Amino acid sequence: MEEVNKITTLEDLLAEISRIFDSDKVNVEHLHKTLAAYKSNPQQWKKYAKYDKYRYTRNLVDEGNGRYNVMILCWGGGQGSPIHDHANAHCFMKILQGSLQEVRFQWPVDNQPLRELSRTILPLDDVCYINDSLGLHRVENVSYGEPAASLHIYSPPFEECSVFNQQTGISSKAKVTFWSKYGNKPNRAIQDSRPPE
Ligand SMILES: O=C(O)CCSS
Ligand SMILES: [Fe+2]
Repeated sequence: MEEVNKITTLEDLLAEISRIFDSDKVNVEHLHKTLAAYKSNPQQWKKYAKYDKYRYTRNLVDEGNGRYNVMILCWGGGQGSPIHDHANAHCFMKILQGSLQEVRFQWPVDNQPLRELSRTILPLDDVCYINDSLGLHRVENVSYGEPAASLHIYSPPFEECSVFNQQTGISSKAKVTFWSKYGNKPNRAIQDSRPPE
């Protein structure tokens, strides 16, 4: 097992992620430990953190080398994602601020209501990993007053995933977009194509 390098800043983390993705085999355990080794410092990532009063935002931080991308998601109180899959990609999520609830579901069976597999509150600096073989999930900021933020790595990057109706299991395709890129103010084009409900 490869030693985890010391990670002091977001820049260190992004550089280490880039090094890990030099090879096309994703070392899930090593990347998980590397994300856990970074202690969130809002001063280092607040330039990427854009909140919207209506829905969570996805803010691109690093486009990666084609094998992955890194983004910071900002969740106002009560905001959450739809139940979704991860388009056959690896998904790593690290809590940068506040806490997030992750509810995991089984894949649909015969248009029955989705069966809940787990419900976890992920605290500050916690890291969670999912891929489609582990099921679907919904991520939500269940604290009504406190904003939350999370850093996500997708490998490979994707622009579309499936979202699921919890009662019927019926899915539909959803394009995922960025509210902002590299800390710049969102422009109209990005702002209009908002992340899925
Ligand atoms: O990328 C998204 O919008 C889903 C956030 S939970 S992994
Ligand atoms: Fe997800």
